[in-house]
Amino acid sequence: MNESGAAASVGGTGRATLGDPADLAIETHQLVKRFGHRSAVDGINLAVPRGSVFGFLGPNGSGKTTTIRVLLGLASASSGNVRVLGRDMPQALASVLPDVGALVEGPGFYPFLSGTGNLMRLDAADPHAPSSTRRVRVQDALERVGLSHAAGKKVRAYSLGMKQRLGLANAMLRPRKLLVLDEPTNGLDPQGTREVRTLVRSLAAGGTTVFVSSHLLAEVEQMCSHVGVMSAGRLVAQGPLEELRSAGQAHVVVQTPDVDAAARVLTRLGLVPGDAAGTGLTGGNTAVMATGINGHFPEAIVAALVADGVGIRGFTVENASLEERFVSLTGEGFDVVG
Ligand SMILES: Nc1ncnc2c1ncn2[C@@H]1O[C@H](COP(=O)(O)OP(=O)(O)OP(=O)(O)O)[C@@H](O)[C@H]1O
Repeated sequence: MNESGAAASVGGTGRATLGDPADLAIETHQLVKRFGHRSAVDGINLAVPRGSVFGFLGPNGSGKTTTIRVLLGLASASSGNVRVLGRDMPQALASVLPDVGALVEGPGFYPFLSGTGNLMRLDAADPHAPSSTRRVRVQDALERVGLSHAAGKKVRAYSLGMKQRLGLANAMLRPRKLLVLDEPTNGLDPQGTREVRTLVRSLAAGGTTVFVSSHLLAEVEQMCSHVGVMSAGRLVAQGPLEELRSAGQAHVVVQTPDVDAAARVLTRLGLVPGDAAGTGLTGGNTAVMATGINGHFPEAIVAALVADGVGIRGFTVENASLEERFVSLTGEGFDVVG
């Protein structure tokens, strides 16, 4: 995994502080895509390190698919620059695309052909794909996405999830330097979803950079080394997942029968007592939560509480969850299950 080119712009405008551009599989500068007067993508600076699994996270309608379409040359940018695998797009489209596998809108499968038949046909249409290895590569791709058992079945009998997997198999027919996957687990059952996530991780372990969009926070947490967060056409944060996690605001939870006295001490220390509802410790009014602990030693907080005679039954310092962090960045809730 390559983290050296990590453009860690955690929060703020999403403006990337770029490392060596050669370390980036995807790089955009002030990319804008307008539909009429409305900007679906509004000046984003993406920096996707080579070798990363980059989760492109955002609620529905935040501009993920539009960005992906521009990256792949399926739509033109209104303004800004795009580089993919170190080359300028769309000028270098023809030389870049053979190294890029994509799952965007499901490829047009023929319903009356089998899964194998469809992949054989799509591969034959790829001038860079060697025909001598075609059958083996098709079988291998079907096996990797768990479709071997249905290889001979007509695609019209495939479920949505099976078609989605066939689309993934198509993206993997040849070794790729970059895979771009738009919501690859959409329409999959929980088992299929797990398989795709495992597959994505194994692809990255083999050196392929994976750029994967999702509206599911949990999915991104499970699969990705890096994340970019979209909100209303803007990239509001990007960087290594761990960096985003640690950028959240930590808080302290004090379990005590003397919540009012505890809150007074915490306030005196400069902390900001808040609603402990999310801590699950509020039963019988026995806990107080406070943010603003940066720069305070936990032991000093405990000592101050004890000095004031506050009875302490429990004391924890908790980092903000990624979900809290993203909600604070986007002002929106995320679907967290998946
Ligand atoms: N061809 C188009 N013409 C006009 N508006 C469009 C077009 N394509 C997308 N949009 C608008 O651009 C905005 C961003 O859409 P986009 O599909 O990129 O978001 P998304 O994050 O991928 O969401 P979803 O997961 O729902 O596809 C939306 O408001 C959408 O309605």
